[in-house]
Amino acid sequence: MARSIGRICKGFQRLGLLSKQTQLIPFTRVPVGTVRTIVTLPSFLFPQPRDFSLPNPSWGSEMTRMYEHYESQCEMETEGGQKGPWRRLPSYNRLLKYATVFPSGGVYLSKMIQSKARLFTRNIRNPGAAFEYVLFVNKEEQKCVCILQAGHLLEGPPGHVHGGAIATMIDTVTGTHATFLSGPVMTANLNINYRRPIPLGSTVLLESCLEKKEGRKTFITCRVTSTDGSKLHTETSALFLSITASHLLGG
Ligand SMILES: CCCCCCCC(=O)SCCNC(=O)CCNC(=O)[C@H](O)C(C)(C)COP(=O)(O)OP(=O)(O)OC[C@H]1O[C@@H](n2cnc3c(N)ncnc32)[C@H](O)[C@@H]1OP(=O)(O)O
Repeated sequence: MARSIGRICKGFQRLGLLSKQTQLIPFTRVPVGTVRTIVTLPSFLFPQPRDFSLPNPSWGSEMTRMYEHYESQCEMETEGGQKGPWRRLPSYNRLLKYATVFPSGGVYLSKMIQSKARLFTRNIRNPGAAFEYVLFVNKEEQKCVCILQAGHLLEGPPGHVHGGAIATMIDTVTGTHATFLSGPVMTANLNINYRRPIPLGSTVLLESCLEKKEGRKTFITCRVTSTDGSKLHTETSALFLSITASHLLGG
């Protein structure tokens, strides 16, 4: 149990969404007076996987230009010589290496599914064919920007991006942002207004902003626009609820 929870928390850490210093406490019920186990796993057990948010040859000129713009923001320093507020978030194709098996209920994944599981937005091998994206967060402004290049496998209406693919990216960006702000969360509600179609192959910006936090609830808004901001494609309000590891384990 402790190993499984450790893996889940480590998964969030690998995404860069929880600080490496975070000490991970299993959410098991313990008798009053006993000391909770603090799980810290040695990093050599987790070799660094491929970071999909780095440039590849399928990136077009606009995607590359925007990436270089935000990368340069990440390198900026404050007047006091401190690192500025922007960070690029790495992106891997798996959150967890293994899920817990509870034959009597809860999360059950067969060995076959465990070995094949991949993050939805990172599971198409052909670079440029589907979701090419990179996320940057600004911790001062509590906002997150995603540069997305939508590939030919995402077609919905002829020549344009499928609404479900747009929703997928909005969920990914706002969900990652909410996790960055609040720790582990799940999407409770996504309310999307599609204003203008997104041409297939184009590069767009998704800008996610914290609206408010109330207890376990994190409210986020997200706008999808052209890279110069002149065209509004989509507007979203989203609600995320903080969860404990036991929620994922069916507890
Ligand atoms: C790196 C990649 C990042 C990708 C991020 C992707 C994120 C995802 O897609 S997650 C997958 C999709 N989401 C899901 O499958 C979630 C399924 N739903 C659930 O598990 C649960 O309903 C969950 C966790 C959202 C809420 O359950 P639970 O923790 O029991 O909350 P619950 O006690 O019912 O409600 C708590 C509060 O939230 C409110 N609430 C719950 N659901 C909603 C909702 N859909 N709309 C509005 N309010 C809601 C309740 O009214 C309650 O409010 P209050 O405290 O004011 O009375």
